[in-house]
Amino acid sequence: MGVCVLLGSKSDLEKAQGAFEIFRQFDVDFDVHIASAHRTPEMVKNIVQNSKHDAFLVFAGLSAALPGAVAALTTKPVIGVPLSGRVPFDSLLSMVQMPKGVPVAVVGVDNVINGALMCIQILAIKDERLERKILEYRERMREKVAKDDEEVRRYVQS
Ligand SMILES: Nc1c(C(=O)O)ncn1[C@@H]1O[C@H](COP(=O)(O)O)[C@@H](O)[C@H]1O
Repeated sequence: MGVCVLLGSKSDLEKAQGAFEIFRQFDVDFDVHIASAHRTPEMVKNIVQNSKHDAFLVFAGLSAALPGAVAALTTKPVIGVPLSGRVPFDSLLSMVQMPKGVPVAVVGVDNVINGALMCIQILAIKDERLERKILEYRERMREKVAKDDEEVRRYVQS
């Protein structure tokens, strides 16, 4: 059970924290590894082949080969989170443009929250407790938007 997280570099760690918070909030088991398809391909292979987790969440910036390399080694779902840098969309395009046959599900640039939530939704297919937590999370979002709506209308009318 749970999610195997891979980061292309330790320098990605700070951005990934939001995803870890979501996993903690949902009480989802996760493991974090630093490994690179470019720099340490053997490490990537060992991590993926020894993982007992149900999904992979992979963060990478620049020329982001890592999620594709993970996807090549497993039939489990691989969610890629492209991380931003100086060149716009480099990591997004390198993750999303996978050749047919080896898909990677890619969320928005730096959208670490959606990456974690997508993993949780996959786990929730077979876990009613998680499904309930997702519905509660959405209810809290709905309440916040309703509160914001009321506040803005009151402010505009005053
Ligand atoms: N995209 C990849 C891969 C890979 O895809 O194998 N390995 C490292 N990286 C990315 O390089 C950026 C800079 O890394 P350094 O800060 O270590 O130089 C990071 O965002 C990492 O995800």
